[in-house]
Amino acid sequence: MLEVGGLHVSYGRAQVLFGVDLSAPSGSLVCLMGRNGVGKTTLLKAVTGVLAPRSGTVRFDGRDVTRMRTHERVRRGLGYVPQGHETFPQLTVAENLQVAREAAPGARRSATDDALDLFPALGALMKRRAGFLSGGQQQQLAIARALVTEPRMLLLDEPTEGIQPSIVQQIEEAIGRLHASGLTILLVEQYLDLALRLADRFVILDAGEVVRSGDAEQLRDESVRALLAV
Ligand SMILES: Nc1ncnc2c1ncn2[C@@H]1O[C@H](COP(=O)(O)OP(=O)(O)OP(=O)(O)O)[C@@H](O)[C@H]1O
Repeated sequence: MLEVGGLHVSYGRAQVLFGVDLSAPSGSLVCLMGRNGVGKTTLLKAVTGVLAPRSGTVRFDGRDVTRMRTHERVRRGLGYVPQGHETFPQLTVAENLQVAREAAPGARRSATDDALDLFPALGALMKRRAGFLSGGQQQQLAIARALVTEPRMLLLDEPTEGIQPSIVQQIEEAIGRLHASGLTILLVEQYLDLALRLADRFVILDAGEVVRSGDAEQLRDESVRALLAV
């Protein structure tokens, strides 16, 4: 479903990714891990087209999308939930979902119902402005916004970061349900236990390079854990 090959990405003269390879087969949940500042967010931004790589390729669903614009990738089924649960704070929950739907005109109405089914609390908050939601509720809204576009693959950047534990559990359950329904997911996650429960495979970045990848079970190995220890 997603194949990233030899990706080099820079911010101006500062190179951040050095030849990253990553693949997420259809239906898989791949956890992208690594310490702060190693390039995880940069990799997601290159996959979605927010950043243009200096070299390398991004293939999505059998097609080279490296030069394709972000909105085109969204229309082709790539959903992205950026770090920091970005929503429009002045708009209501319903309006936030409506704006997101406009990014994918072909998406079925039932995709919105399914998203609200996944996060029932949002259904009761439709008229509330997003800026007045708790951090956890905003994260749920950010995920719902991606889901209403009916993606075939979802990129989630640290969806549990800074969120209260009860909502972390709801978000974990939601991701588990999405995975079980067949959605392909690339998840940036720092919590090993959560990664162990959710992921099929993992990829660890360090200083902009892939230093380890494998089946999620290997996250139990000390040598793998050492790569994540601060
Ligand atoms: N807009 C930018 N301009 C210049 N450098 C940047 C920019 N954004 C990120 N960087 C640098 O790129 C490197 C990788 O950052 P990135 O956000 O991709 O890491 P990360 O692994 O996602 O970290 P975190 O877990 O802290 O979000 C860091 O050294 C960061 O300072």
